[in-house]
Amino acid sequence: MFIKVTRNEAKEIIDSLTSQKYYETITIDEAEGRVLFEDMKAKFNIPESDKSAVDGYAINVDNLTFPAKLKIIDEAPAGEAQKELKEGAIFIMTGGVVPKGANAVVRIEDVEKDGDYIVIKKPVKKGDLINFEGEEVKTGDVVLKKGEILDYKKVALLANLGHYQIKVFKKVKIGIVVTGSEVKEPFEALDKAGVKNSNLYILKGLLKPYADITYYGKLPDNLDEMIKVFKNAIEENDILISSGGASKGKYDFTKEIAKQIGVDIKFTTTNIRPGRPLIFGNKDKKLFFGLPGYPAALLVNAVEFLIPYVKKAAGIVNYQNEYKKAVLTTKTKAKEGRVDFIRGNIECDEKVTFTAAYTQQTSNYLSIALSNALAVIDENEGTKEAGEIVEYILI
Ligand SMILES: Nc1nc2c(c(=O)[nH]1)N[C@H]1C(S)=C(S)[C@@H](COP(=O)(O)OP(=O)(O)OC[C@H]3O[C@@H](n4cnc5c(N)ncnc54)[C@H](O)[C@@H]3O)O[C@H]1N2
Ligand code: MOO
Repeated sequence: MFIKVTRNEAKEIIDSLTSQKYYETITIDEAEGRVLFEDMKAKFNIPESDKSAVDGYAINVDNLTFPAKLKIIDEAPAGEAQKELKEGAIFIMTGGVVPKGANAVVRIEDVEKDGDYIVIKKPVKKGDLINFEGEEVKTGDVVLKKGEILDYKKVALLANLGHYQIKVFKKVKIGIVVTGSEVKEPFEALDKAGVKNSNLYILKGLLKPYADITYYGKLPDNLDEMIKVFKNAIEENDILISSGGASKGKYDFTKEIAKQIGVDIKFTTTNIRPGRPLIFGNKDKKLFFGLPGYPAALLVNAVEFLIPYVKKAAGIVNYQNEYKKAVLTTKTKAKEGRVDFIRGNIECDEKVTFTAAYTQQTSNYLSIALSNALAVIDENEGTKEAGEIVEYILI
């Protein structure tokens, strides 16, 4: 049974079956890379009160004429409660709370000190060098939204806004099974009939930001043994991914295994190249992706059909791939009726250009590993000439 779907149909099917994870509460010390489960509001105004932007003197400029001579009556270091200015000037540090009664600050280097007095020659205006309460953020402002990924800058912002414990989406649990009697781990002895397991590293690299990954090892093409491992792996995870055995060879067991472990197979082939074979289905809320064995085919499938929905499951709002536009530097072959993912390089100079790699052969991994982008030529477009616009995604 083969079920062929188009690229867009495949995406719609996967999208409709992808559900989001629930939340857990963590501290911001563990928050980098996590996805917010709720909008985050400021707990207080920032600045928290009117604060001095500099080391200087807090003064009241109402009714003051310049040059002005004022007595230093007190000091206001950062972190101390608000002082009161009734007359003269208060020596204030950067970040110090502007005293009640003061309405401007003048920098140390802009006054002349004369004993307990300062002389201000240049006129100072009301509000000078004061950071006013709430001018950056007001209590209750939503500053970060549900579904945003927290990078270090946003984690620091949460700290700034007074948040310590936060709700984030639970991480997606993903199991990876690599299949194929020919596959050898990098540390295993090489043999002429074998191939080294690069697919594991492609998947780990792409998934790591969004998921907790369990690797169930590499399985020889033995149906009974494979079923046991796959069955356990789908129980233990939200998403199960397999590599290899997705097409039509005698030992291409993925489809059979998926059926046997209770996956409702939705499709087995798409109209993309490289990577036509993709066995996708669900077991209730769990998703199964049977990716093709060739690393280039696996990578393209993962970028196009897997990662966006892992991001969705992880709670990320903007989970779909965003394709940008570039100008082709050379004629680039593609076939109508098929979506071609062309490996190559994007260069950003005066304009953004895409140059296809020297080969587009599926079995050639070097050419995709040394590329920084995939151009996508959709099914109704066909071959494009140099100078034409193409969509691309960075990889
Ligand atoms: N008669 C047909 N043969 C093939 C078809 C077809 O439609 N009819 N489709 C071809 C297409 S398209 C692709 S893509 C490949 C992929 O199919 P499989 O998923 O069955 O891939 P395998 O046979 O398991 O592996 C292919 C090849 O990839 C290398 N490989 C496998 N695993 C790894 C790994 N973990 N790390 C690195 N490289 C790996 C290895 O060289 C395998 O020989 O099928 C075509 N055939
Ligand atoms: O589509 Mo397959 O990936 O040609 O090799």
